[in-house]
Amino acid sequence: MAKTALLQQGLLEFTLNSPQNTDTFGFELANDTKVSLLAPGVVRFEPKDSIPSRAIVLSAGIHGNETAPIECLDKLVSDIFALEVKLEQPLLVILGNPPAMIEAKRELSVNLNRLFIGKHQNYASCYEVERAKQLESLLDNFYKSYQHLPAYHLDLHTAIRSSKHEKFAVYPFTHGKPWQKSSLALLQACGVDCVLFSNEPASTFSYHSSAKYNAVAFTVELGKVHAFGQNDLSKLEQLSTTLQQLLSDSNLSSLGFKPKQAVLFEVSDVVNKHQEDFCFSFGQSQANFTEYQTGYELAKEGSGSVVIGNGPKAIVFPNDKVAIGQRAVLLVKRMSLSDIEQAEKNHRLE
Ligand SMILES: O=C(O)CCC(=O)N[C@@H](CCC(=O)O)C(=O)O
Ligand SMILES: [Zn+2]
Repeated sequence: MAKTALLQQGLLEFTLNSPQNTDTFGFELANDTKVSLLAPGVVRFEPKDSIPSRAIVLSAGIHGNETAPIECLDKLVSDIFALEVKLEQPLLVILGNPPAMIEAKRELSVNLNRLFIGKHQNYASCYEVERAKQLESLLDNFYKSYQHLPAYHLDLHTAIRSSKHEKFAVYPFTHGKPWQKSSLALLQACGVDCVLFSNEPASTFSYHSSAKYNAVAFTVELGKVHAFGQNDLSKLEQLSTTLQQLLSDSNLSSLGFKPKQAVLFEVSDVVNKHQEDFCFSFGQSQANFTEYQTGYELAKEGSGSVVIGNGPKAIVFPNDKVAIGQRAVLLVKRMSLSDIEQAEKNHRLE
């Protein structure tokens, strides 16, 4: 009965019908792939007779209102149910924050994407805190079942503002390990040429997978937030095709990194909000990646201000409404082609 409902409604509708509680159950598809519904919005696929090459996690809606990637994963799951995707790799699909999806909000109580690597322990119990614990545990079970395989995690989002680079990815801080050209190539195949290299640890879902499981993991931004049903999914065709390749092909070496096409930035500053009156000098219409010169007063806070040093630097994810102590904006510096070549010589990129 629950199996029939899941197959007929698809993962998204099934999840939104029962966003906080669900019976867990499992069944097999006609091609013997094992399907397990592990929690609301979380489904694990285990192909039976394949020799897997990687363990893949695909998540969307960690911020509930980021609908385009949620719809994209919902379609992928329905195509797997219909045996239209050749699934050769174990896969965990996560729709992150179903109650916030219903309310068309980014969060109910706290930002779920700041609660990973155990940071939920610092917060009083609420939906997101309990969900972060649950997702950490399900992720841990999944990656531990396949610890002999390389781990992958694409955490799919959309941005609040418009952006000079519509699609871009955040490459989690690597603690000195070189950035991988093969990872940049995978992103380029998804239609994501713009990448920000983080300069410090974070408590995001992609950093969690990268730091704890050495996963090829990214936060991927796929355009601007719209309501359910208002997305032009044709804009995500490259992503969908590449995800299918990731799920089927044992060898991804045909995906080459194209440095001339790449738009790479290093994060230079993570500006946190310390006081309630933190406020930017620019308006809500200012796009991500707008550049400012040295000396520009970016924000005011208390009796002080945030001024651009060593510019030009561009703004990403500016949000003065975040909770105190949280990130209000990233400042990034564009890498030139010769910076990229230098990074290759220094083995920062290999
Ligand atoms: O548009 C915005 O301001 C936020 C979009 C978003 O949710 N971005 C992620 C990025 C996570 C990372 O830095 O890896 C977030 O803020 O959680
Ligand atoms: Zn998000």
